[in-house]
Amino acid sequence: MGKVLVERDEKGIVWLTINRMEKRNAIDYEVMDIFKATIDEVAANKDDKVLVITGAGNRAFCSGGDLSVFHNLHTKDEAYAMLSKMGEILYSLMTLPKPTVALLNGTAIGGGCEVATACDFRLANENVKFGFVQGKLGITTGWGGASMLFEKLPYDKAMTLLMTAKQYSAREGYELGFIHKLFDENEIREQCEAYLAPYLSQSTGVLEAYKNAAIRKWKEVNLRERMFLEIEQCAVLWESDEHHEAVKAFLENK
Ligand SMILES: CC[C@H](C(=O)O)C(=O)SCCNC(=O)CCNC(=O)[C@H](O)C(C)(C)COP(=O)(O)OP(=O)(O)OC[C@H]1O[C@@H](n2cnc3c(N)ncnc32)[C@H](O)[C@@H]1OP(=O)(O)O
Repeated sequence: MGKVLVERDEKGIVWLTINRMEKRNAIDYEVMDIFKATIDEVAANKDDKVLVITGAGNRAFCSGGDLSVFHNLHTKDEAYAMLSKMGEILYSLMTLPKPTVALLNGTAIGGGCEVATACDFRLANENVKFGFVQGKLGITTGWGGASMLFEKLPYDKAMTLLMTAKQYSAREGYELGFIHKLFDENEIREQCEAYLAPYLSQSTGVLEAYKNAAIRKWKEVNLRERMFLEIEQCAVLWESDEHHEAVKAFLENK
């Protein structure tokens, strides 16, 4: 099966599943391309009401960028080319005029947390962990995640998650307001469908109108411009010895 599975059900839910368990559902260029194609399809398809993004298996939602591929990026310009590609995709996810859900089936790390942040709602298996760990790699969020997080959480809560670069439990995430609902670990898709029922009972037009009200605000506060300044900053740090040594250490300790 492919690196990403896309399924549609009769309720109007589009399920996008990152299907790379062997790499804890890490995102490479092929995964990025399928993300973009799916987001564009959902935007255009009137029968698609809600997009749910999740991961295969129960170990990881998404472990962020595929370090086995991206460790070959050395210069600021090389890094910026990759980072901005995913930054565009996450901006399109953030501003998709339909409800979006990150269903945290497992651990969300680094860019995986940025994908989750781009979604309207974050629902989690109560046993998962998540962490904006980029700081431990000597970089900052490289896909626009910090700028998006400042739109979703109060300043102090967002800064705690970003600056500590720690992994947090789903319960801590719920208390911080990053996670909206905790599910027991069994049948999380069914629990997700039940959570979405009141949203799915509205027309696509109603759902789009409310999402567009938020999108208009994000455009007024120059969210896209801020995301790309953030991405540029990450690309500068990407060149640092601290970053390259941290990634090398991860890959060599396998
Ligand atoms: C690209 C930039 C982007 C951004 O912010 O802009 C980022 O995402 S930067 C952050 C990149 N991600 C990470 O640093 C996370 C690295 N992975 C981990 O910390 C752990 O793997 C974790 C916590 C996700 C899961 O831990 P667990 O013990 O369950 O698994 P293992 O560590 O043993 O990993 C199993 C297997 O998967 C490979 N793996 C895991 N994550 C990645 C990854 N991000 N890229 C590539 N490969 C990954 C790991 O190497 C193991 O492979 P194996 O061949 O079995 O040794």
